Amino acid sequence: MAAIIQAQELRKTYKIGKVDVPALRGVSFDVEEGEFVSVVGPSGSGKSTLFYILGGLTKADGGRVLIGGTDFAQLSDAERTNLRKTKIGFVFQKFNLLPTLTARDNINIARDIAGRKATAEDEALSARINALLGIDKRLDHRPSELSGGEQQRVALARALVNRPAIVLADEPTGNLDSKNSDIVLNMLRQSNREFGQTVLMITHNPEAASFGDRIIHMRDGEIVAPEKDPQWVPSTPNKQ
Ligand SMILES: Nc1ncnc2c1ncn2[C@@H]1O[C@H](COP(=O)(O)OP(=O)(O)OP(=O)(O)O)[C@@H](O)[C@H]1O
Repeated sequence: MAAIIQAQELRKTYKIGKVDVPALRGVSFDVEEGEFVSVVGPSGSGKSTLFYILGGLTKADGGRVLIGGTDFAQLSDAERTNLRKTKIGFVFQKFNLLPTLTARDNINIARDIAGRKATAEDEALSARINALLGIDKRLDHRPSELSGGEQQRVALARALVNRPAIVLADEPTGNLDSKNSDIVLNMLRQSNREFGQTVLMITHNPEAASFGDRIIHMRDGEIVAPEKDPQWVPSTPNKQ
């Protein structure tokens, strides 16, 4: 198997006035094609910074990100944007749906932005994902008419609509109750197991993390052994 995500010596320091706030202090790991990897760690350990850098949404101060062997730094802004739109599906903790669009349009806009026309196969897959997520009856509603859990399920349908090779999720269950968390996590697992998508999920929650094949622990901007993660409570692996 080939590495589809390669993080090499990633470094990032935020500057607040004259104060340096180091967020990543040299983070390296590979994610193989078809893996489901969870990233856990205490608040402030650098997880979200890592997520934004891996997704090409923020630039690192040092190190490299390779997606499918392509170094982000070697791409123009337009090429990087195109790679992001076509290869990566994003799920954020706060859903990030457009308030004026219906659920259906929020999902389909990801396809429009990627410049794709829906094939019959796309439509069938989209309908299946919407049914699995239980949003098929809610597609004509705007986000304000949906519960938080429904909004996140729409956001996940949007992330999957282009059949991206990679799904990046930042605390996708952080604002959800356990029922909605289960739906979202099971869909991520299904997208990994059945659709072959590589999933990298950031989470605080050990139970959610156990949906991954492998767990990366972060602390103070570095990858550490699990026992160095003060909040880590191993739970029973949650695999099928
Ligand atoms: N835009 C920013 N400006 C300044 N400092 C930042 C910024 N974003 C993050 N930081 C700091 O960088 C460090 C890592 O933050 P980051 O959000 O990546 O951690 P995290 O593990 O995702 O935390 P949480 O679980 O609370 O979201 C923290 O010390 C944080 O305060």
